[in-house]
Amino acid sequence: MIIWKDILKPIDVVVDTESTVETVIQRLAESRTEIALVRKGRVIAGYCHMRHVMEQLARSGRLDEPISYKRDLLRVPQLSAVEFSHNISMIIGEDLDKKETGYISVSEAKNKLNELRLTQLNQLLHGSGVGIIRTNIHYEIEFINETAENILGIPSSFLLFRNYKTLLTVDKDLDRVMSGETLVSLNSSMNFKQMSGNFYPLRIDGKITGLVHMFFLREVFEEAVQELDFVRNLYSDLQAVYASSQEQILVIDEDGKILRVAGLFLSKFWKVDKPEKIIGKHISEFTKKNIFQPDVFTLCVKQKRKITALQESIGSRRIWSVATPVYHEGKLEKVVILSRDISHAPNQHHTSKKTTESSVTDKLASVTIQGKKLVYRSQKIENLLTELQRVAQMNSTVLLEGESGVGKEIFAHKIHSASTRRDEAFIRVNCGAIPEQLIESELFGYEKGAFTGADRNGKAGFFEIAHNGTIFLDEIGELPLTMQVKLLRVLQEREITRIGSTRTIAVDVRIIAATNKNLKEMVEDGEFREDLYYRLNVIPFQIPPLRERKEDIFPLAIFFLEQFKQMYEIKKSFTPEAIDVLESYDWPGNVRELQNIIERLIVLSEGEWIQRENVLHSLYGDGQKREKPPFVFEIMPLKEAIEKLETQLIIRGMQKYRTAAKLSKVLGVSPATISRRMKKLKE
Ligand SMILES: Nc1ncnc2c1ncn2[C@@H]1O[C@H](COP(=O)(O)OP(=O)(O)OP(=O)(O)O)[C@@H](O)[C@H]1O
Repeated sequence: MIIWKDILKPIDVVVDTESTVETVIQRLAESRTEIALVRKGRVIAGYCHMRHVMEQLARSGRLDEPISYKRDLLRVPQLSAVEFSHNISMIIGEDLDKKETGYISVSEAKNKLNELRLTQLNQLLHGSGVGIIRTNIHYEIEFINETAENILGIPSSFLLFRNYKTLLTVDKDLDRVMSGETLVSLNSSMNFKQMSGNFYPLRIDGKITGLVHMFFLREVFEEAVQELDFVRNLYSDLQAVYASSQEQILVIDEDGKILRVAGLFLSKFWKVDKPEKIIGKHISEFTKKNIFQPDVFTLCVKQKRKITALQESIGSRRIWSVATPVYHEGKLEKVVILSRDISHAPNQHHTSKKTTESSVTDKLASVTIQGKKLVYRSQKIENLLTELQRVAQMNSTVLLEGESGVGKEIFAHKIHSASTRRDEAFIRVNCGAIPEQLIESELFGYEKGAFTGADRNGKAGFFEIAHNGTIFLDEIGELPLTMQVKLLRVLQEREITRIGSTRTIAVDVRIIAATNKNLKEMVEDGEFREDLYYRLNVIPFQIPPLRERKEDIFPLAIFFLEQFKQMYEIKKSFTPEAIDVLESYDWPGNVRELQNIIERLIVLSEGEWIQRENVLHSLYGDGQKREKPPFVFEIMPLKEAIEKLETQLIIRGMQKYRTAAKLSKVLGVSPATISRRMKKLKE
């Protein structure tokens, strides 16, 4: 707010009502001002302008007559806000004791007011990169802000009172502004600087008194526009991603108010048809009605960390959700919850295509009758699948290496179903499970009467059955050396000879071999033929162990849980803490071990919830088993091994002693060390 005191001028020339024209002219000339205030008795009752005095003199021709003065003045408290009244041309300010403190003509006051407003605007816009220049009606620059000086690269001392119109190049006529038009987004240039901005006419009492030019440096402005475009594009990309998302993305503020819903709206859970109907509501409204249990929002806020949980709803619907807290400058700002409905379809990312059934039902080798589901969430597996997909198109031999239980068979199956052979047979041969004396006949078949006990009609071997399809030689490292030579021949010649026959049969098969052994080392130790090794190792793939892709543990656990629930017709869910333990375990037996543990948990745990303690018990056994040697399954750096051992000790210790204080005494460390480790474990 601008008050009178900000703009009043000090009173200098005061004359009285008896003063002559001559005296007044003299006084004004001495003090180089234009206005004299006229005192009547003790108060200022009027004023006269030099112009009026001269007019009086011209009219009467007398210097000795008393001056005539104007009386349209208003006395105002100097601390009151500037306001103008109709028919008043002069303002006299007074203090609280009614003493006159200053004066100003209304037209001057209006000018000053504009100036002050412009200065305030300038302060407001300071740092925004907006240049401001004001001119009077003659285009003379009367005000220039610092930004304008910087943009133009010219100091205000040079610019002030210069004619702006002659300095500036503008593609439109600036006179239009002086006749009341506002010109927006106009390009102009000065001192080789390109600007873009608006010109506004400045009005006082409806009369145009000058113009204001507010402008940006064009390159900065264009950059900002580009940035805006970028953000706009990003926004539409995000919308597209959300629209194709299979997950519901819920944004909740720190108090629990639902701010946004994107992606797939799980309307069956919310029991409303549109996301608009839940926006603005409090999440507890829904959790109280058992729509989502457990309440992952509250868990996430309380524990100040990411929470992964299987949530249930009335009517046995379930979703799995990941709630992530979002912090801004150390303060919780919101929680983002990603949820996927798993009520009917378990979490499966890829489903194998149809695989031809085969009539072979041999105990020694198995034929994959149905495509298995490959469940994953990790980038590692995503990348692997992309590679496999590419390789699947070729006919080259593939060697799958990886620890036992990582899912090599499923990956072999993936290759088959992504290849052009997908509608032909996929034959899995477990090389380690076939007795040595039977391997040859199983692989290559035999003619009738080839040996005692042989089928009277003879039998086709797996290679023949796999003709046009894929043969998966699992546990290839178990193949006896004698058989390795024969296999090598098939790989080279692409033909087989049945036992008891001299006729060769051409076979067109894609070979996928798998091993959990280090074949290279076996070659060095003379246990595996080098030539066969190179024949098989055409395109090798390493399937990472589960501990190197921990993100897969949760979806796999849910997948198996759903499978076993159906199988045993039992209703059960994991608590978030139970999932935490599963995710922090190292899984030496990989996915197979996880599958077995889940089955055990389903069958053995009591109640509807599988608790953290149930999982700890299944994974680490009870107290008596503490004497078991530590789990070290591979050679690793000593520091890492010690950390693992510490982790195990703490998990088992907590299971037994329950509190960090008690456990710290037994382990001979401070409780702080235990809680630090526990925190790390949870991470
Ligand atoms: N990503 C996965 N998704 C779903 N099930 C999986 C996955 N990985 C493995 N499995 C399951 O885990 C079990 C073990 O997998 P598989 O037999 O393929 O392992 P492997 O690497 O061939 O083991 P081995 O070397 O001992 O033969 C199987 O029941 C398989 O279906």
